[in-house]
Amino acid sequence: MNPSLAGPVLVVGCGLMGTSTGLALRRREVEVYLDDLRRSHVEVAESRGAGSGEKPTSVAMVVIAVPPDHVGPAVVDALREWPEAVVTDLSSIKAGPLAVVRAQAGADAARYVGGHPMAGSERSGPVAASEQLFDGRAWAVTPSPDADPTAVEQARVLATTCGATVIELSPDEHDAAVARVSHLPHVMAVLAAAQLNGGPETHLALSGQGLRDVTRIAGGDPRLWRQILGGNASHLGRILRSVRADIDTLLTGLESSPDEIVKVLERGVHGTDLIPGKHGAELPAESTVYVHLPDRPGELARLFGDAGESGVNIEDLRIDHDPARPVGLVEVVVASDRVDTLIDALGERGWRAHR
Ligand SMILES: NC(=O)c1ccc[n+]([C@@H]2O[C@H](COP(=O)([O-])OP(=O)(O)OC[C@H]3O[C@@H](n4cnc5c(N)ncnc54)[C@H](O)[C@@H]3O)[C@@H](O)[C@H]2O)c1
Ligand SMILES: O=C(O)C(=O)C[C@]1(C(=O)O)C=C[C@@H](O)C=C1
Repeated sequence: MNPSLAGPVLVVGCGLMGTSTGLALRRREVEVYLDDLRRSHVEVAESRGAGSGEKPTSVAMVVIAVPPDHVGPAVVDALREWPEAVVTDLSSIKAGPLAVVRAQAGADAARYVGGHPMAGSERSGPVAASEQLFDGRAWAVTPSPDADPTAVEQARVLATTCGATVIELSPDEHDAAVARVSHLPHVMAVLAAAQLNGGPETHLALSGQGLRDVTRIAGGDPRLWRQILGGNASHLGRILRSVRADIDTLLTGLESSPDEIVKVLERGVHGTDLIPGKHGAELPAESTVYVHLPDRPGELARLFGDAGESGVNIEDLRIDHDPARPVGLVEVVVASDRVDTLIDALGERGWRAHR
């Protein structure tokens, strides 16, 4: 049983992340108040049910959800304004904001514990927020050595109340980690997308899923990402130099040494195998159910509807569609212990479904 979060919680910054936090907390009936430099963002967040735009009289926790350059000063202000409250933040970088808090907040700094949900979107603002954003995702909690243990516990409970799984690590270790698993991927997506500029229309017309998979995050707000990348310059610089070495190897391979290309490609395959699955409870074993899908409009939606009614959660989906055949084969991946339920439910609704 998840320990309960002591409210009320004040969320400062009602953009994508702050509004999502408010929505996720309201789902668990935690009392939430909202604040933002832009009143219109508070109003949108409030209208979406993320909390109240009124000024609270007392708060147990403040969540700072503003752009990274503003996090340190906003944490310091919150520690001063709410002397009883635990203060946490959602910033993508941790060492920089902590240094500001340590330099300016004195003994109050013990009530600050950094946090970083590893979930987000290329979109910004309260309209893009979702109450499910954090479900099953990792959430880094990054206490400094002199943080108050009660404050650390409350920062952890915020994450679990929002549906995430806590990974606790030091601020500097966090920044090294996200350089590899978040900031580098963002830069690589940007570099790939940037090469589309000026591409002839006939080239762009061939854009497929591979390009979309690789470039989605490149659409993120450049002003926000300038602050994230700039705030993690030394860790990111180190890993970019390693990428530069790989690019040099590839270039040499293309000119004269094809085996070198294979070595880089194989390291990539191995890298993808290292990405863990969903966070949270141990992953249940999964199995595939094969469903025959008539080649008619609306059939896939009908399949989703019928699977949804059976109460079985679809974990993954692949569609094998040969245009020459009137029926496609859909591979529906579900938890192994739900396979029979799904096959029976789909059979009752007229589908051909089997293991
Ligand atoms: N976007 C992501 O995918 C993502 C994921 C994890 C963490 N984060 C972190 O979350 C934080 C917020 O990012 P976001 O994507 O929600 O940005 P956003 O632009 O959607 O929202 C930021 C909000 O903060 C407000 N704001 C700016 N300065 C303020 C201040 N001094 N006081 C009060 N309000 C202020 C803005 O008006 C805006 O509503 C950032 O620190 C970012 O690094 C972002
Ligand atoms: O999924 C996305 O759109 C994200 O960009 C999320 C993502 C990430 O790299 O995983 C981006 C930056 C954040 O600091 C945390 C999460």
